[in-house]
Amino acid sequence: MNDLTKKYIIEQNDELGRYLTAAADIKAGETFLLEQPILLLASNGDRRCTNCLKLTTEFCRICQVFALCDNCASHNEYDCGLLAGMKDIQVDLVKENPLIYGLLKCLLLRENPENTAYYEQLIQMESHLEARRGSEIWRDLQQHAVGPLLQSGLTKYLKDTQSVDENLLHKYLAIIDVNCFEIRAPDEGQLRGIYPLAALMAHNCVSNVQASIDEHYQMKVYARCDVAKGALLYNCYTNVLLGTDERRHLLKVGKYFDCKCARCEDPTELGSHMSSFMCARCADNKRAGFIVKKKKEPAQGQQQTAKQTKSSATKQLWLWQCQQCEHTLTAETVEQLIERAKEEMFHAKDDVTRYELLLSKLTRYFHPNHYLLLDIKQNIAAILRSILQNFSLQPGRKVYERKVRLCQDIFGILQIILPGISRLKAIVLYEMANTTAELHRMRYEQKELQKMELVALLKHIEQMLREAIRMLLYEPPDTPEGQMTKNMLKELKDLQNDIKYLEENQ
Ligand SMILES: C[S@@+](CC[C@H](N)C(=O)[O-])C[C@H]1O[C@@H](n2cnc3c(N)ncnc32)[C@H](O)[C@@H]1O
Repeated sequence: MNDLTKKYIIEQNDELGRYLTAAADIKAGETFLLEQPILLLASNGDRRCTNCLKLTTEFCRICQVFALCDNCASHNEYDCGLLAGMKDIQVDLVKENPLIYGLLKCLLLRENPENTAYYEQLIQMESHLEARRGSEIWRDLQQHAVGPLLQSGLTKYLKDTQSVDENLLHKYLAIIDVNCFEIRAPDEGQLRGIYPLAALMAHNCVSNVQASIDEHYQMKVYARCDVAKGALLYNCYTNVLLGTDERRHLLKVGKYFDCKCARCEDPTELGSHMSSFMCARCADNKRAGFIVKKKKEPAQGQQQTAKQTKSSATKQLWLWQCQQCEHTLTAETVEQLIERAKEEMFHAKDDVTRYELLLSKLTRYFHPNHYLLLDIKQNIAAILRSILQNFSLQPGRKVYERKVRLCQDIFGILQIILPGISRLKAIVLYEMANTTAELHRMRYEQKELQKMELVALLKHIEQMLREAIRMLLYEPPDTPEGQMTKNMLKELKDLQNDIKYLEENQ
């Protein structure tokens, strides 16, 4: 591989802090960054083996501090030796508070002379420490991580011990929250990884890069689409399947900035309408009108004064209004509609009939592409997937038809919000191709299709499969997506053989 450091430049400005730009044109699918993590941490207070990162309840017999599973004989020699030498510490305080392990890993990085360069990278990362000070998360982490660690007596054994104070420890936790990547754990669940270079990429809800992580936790970052020299390399820090308010909220509380990307700034979310509502007044007049969240034009004499609080200013700036007839919904009504829908979704969990009923009920209020409806459709599609995989259930044609329609709906939205190469699009396209092929074969068996009609339809499926494979080819081979690509290549071959057989036996 070429020297990847020549493909990006680290730049800085007041709005974004440090960020990456393309040092030369980067082609769609081209890798421009390969990086190993400087830290791998358990998520959500999980207790994981410090060596293999699998969930465990066992501890290292030598240092007695780090979790170490039965399958692992030892862990990092330096860390283990240092901790084992700490005689009168309250180990139970550490063990009872798994969030401490993230702090410990940062402190051990600082302690080990071999890791000085990595520690420098870590401590330079953005923390937004002042924005977090005194917040709920600060108090929670004080109680479950910072306080117990300081009480345990462990920090007195560390170099420059007086500088290991609440401030430094909260800074580590803040750096982790602002910069970590959520990555797959070797068993179930997730890990948090710190990749200092990849973390420099600024956020955009329509990213132009995609990151994949292989079984050795190496991150590979490649372009989703052609990126011109000088353009920013944008990663997406949040869940693209959420609506703008939800994405913006998560970015604000987790990453401390207001997203102003094209999708967030567009009331229709690039035409996807993932946060829009149906206009009842337009429906009464037999036309389709969509209520979107728009910025209010301030009426003359109603300019916000500097004295108004930020939250009241934010509330007054927005208006939920129909694009056709200017009918409005209050913010409270929107909130209630969403809350009620979420509650009903919770009660419908895993029940395909209740999901379907809820979907048709909610379609009266929510745009069919609304992110909550998208979520329900994904849930139904997942249930249908397991039904279709279970031959003993003998699923009928209707199940296939419904699954295809759902995949089409989901894929249509993904096409808008995920332009270019996308793992998610590839997976939905693959499911759509498979189910549609089965449906066509059924129709042929039921004599609804002539042989050559079936061939033409299967050729279309072949194109869908090729497109899905094209988007997954950049994934490392030892990931679930890499494995899926191998299966898809085999299925593509089988499909081509089917087509050939049908053509030769007309
Ligand atoms: C993972 S860090 C990125 C690296 C960081 N800029 C630095 O200098 O270390 C995330 C932080 O970068 C800034 N940032 C990233 N994308 C942004 C965006 N689209 N708008 C504003 N700030 C952004 C925010 O301060 C955010 O908390």
